[in-house]
Amino acid sequence: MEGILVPLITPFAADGSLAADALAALADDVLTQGASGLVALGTTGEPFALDADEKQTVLDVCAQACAEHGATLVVGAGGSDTASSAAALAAHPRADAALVPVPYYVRPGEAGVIAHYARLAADSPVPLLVYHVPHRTAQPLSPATLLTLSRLPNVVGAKIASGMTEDAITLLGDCPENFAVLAGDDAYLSPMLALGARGGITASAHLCTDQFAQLVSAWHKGDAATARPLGHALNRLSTALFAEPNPTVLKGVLHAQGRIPTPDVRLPMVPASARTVAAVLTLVCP
Ligand SMILES: O=C(O)C1=N[C@H](C(=O)O)C[C@H](O)C1
Repeated sequence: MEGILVPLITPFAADGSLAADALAALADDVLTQGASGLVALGTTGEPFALDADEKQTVLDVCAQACAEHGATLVVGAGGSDTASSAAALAAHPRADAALVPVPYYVRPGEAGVIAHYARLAADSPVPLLVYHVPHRTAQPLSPATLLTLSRLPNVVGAKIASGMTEDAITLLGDCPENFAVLAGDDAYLSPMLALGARGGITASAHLCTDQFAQLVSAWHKGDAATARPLGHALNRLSTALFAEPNPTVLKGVLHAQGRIPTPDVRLPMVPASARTVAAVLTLVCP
């Protein structure tokens, strides 16, 4: 569980249906360019707006691409209660790991979060990655809670999207050696790698995927002279991509590049402004 895992967008055709061919091409493209794996049905893939058949298509396309490339397949699963999260996990026995968000909206407290993951990990057919994203879940976690989660059997890593906060830094310093901390906040990818993250799950890496992979490899080799300026350049790209809600800008850029048939998103998302998309296009490598 290391390197850059790309949480794929879900492309839509002009008639509103899922564009499976474009999804397969994107998957192949990022894996060819050096991504180590894919995340199917991550937040970036708008899973909240897909029906059961569409989710299955996304999974099948991503599983096939990962099998062809010998890459890692992570599946986004889970919700705001434990029983439905366990049912979602049971449906993904083929994945290498499941990315499970801290239960959102209900704010169960830290003891509830620990009990949630302990139950899921005990029953899950696949290893779990904790997805800590407090700006979406409204559930902060202390460093002690993250360390407790990192020691649960069958919890193999965490995607940390809480910025360079004390919880992230403590986890990087004190988690078990075989626990994979992955950066989940694109703007903090380079600093997280510098502090020991194994890689990242970053939507920005749909673009310039080879450079994101190079950033991971440079920090892992201790080549700060290469990593620092590259990290700053990619951070400028990520900041521009997240100027409006993800994945609206990213879809606008991929469409402008001719890689997906439309820039469409499903409600309640609305397309990004042309100006924001144009700002990213000026930064994207040829
Ligand atoms: O889908 C994901 O996984 C990601 N989602 C984040 C978000 O939209 O908050 C961003 C990150 O790049 C990956």
